[in-house]
Amino acid sequence: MYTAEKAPAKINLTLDVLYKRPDQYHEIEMIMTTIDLADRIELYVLSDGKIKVESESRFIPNDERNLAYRAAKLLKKRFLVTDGVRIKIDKQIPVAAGLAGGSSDAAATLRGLNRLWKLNLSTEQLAELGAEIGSDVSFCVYNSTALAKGRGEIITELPAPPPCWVVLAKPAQGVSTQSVYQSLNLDKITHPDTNGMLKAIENSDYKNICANLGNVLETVTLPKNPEVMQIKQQMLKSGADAVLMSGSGPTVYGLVKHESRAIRIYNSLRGFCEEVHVVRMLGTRQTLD
Ligand SMILES: C[C@@](CO)(OP(=O)(O)O)[C@H](O)COP(=O)(O)OP(=O)(O)OC[C@H]1O[C@@H](n2ccc(N)nc2=O)[C@H](O)[C@@H]1O
Ligand SMILES: Nc1ncnc2c1ncn2[C@@H]1O[C@H](COP(=O)(O)OP(=O)(O)O)[C@@H](O)[C@H]1O
Repeated sequence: MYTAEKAPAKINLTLDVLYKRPDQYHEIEMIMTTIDLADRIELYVLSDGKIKVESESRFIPNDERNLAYRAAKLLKKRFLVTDGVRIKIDKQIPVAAGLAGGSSDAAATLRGLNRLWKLNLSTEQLAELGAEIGSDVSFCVYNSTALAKGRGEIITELPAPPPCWVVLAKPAQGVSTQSVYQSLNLDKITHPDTNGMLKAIENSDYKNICANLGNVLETVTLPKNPEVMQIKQQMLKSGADAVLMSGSGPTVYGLVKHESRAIRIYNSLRGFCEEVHVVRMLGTRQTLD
């Protein structure tokens, strides 16, 4: 028995940090959406009860440290599942990039195993379980557009933003989410206008979505990675309507309405950055084609 799931990357349209909590997490408010850059997860039932992860990527662990493994283990333990699973990950999302690739793999594994192991859990229940794996996993279970609060696990779904193109550029060096949060100086941040972004999304107002992009974690990652700033400037120079770093970084994205402009930006980034993608913004739940 077999099933497959699409695990799309996310970008942050906003990311605000309100305060540091006593549990070492930060209370945040962020609006995220999905883009058409996705891993593919294949799940095969194993009758011996084992969980196995396979991937050709040399950037992710294939053992119990893999977030997809952790998702399978959580379901198996919580619901006393006797079957095991072979999890095959076709990795397309850059790793440690601020695009939630690992979280999306975990979420896709939860959704897929819910079917394969016939657990009958609701999306809300899967999102709750996802929060035990990582702060971004709940959002990734919904796999759409949402406001995330708390440490990221309190999700309110939003309508999809109007269609546009996203140019992604990832500098070579990955970034550790934990160290970015640790280095954040709350006295030095300008809070993004989360309500302004919510209104823009509700009105399907592309211009105001561009005007309200904001991410306080740029204050940590930009000074430490000058390449990120250079890419932002280059994207704006070659015609992006707005640019922002996603999550803890270092991936930068630029928004444009037309594909021809996206390709112009893509071409202008050659020499600046090794890894560049041109993709559509998605923002609604995805199934495999
Ligand atoms: C910054 C964001 C924005 O979407 O994503 P990425 O850039 O990683 O994609 C998220 O908040 C990352 O979520 P995720 O990567 O799931 O975080 P977790 O594994 O739960 O936590 C990693 C570490 O980040 C810090 N952390 C995380 C979330 C939060 N609200 N406050 C924190 O301080 C904690 O130090 C924690 O030990
Ligand atoms: N399936 C997975 N895909 C990507 N990274 C994974 C996975 N499982 C575990 N990881 C680990 O999670 C960390 C964060 O990876 P990722 O989710 O790609 O980045 P980010 O948190 O910046 O969005 C990496 O150090 C990686 O080794």
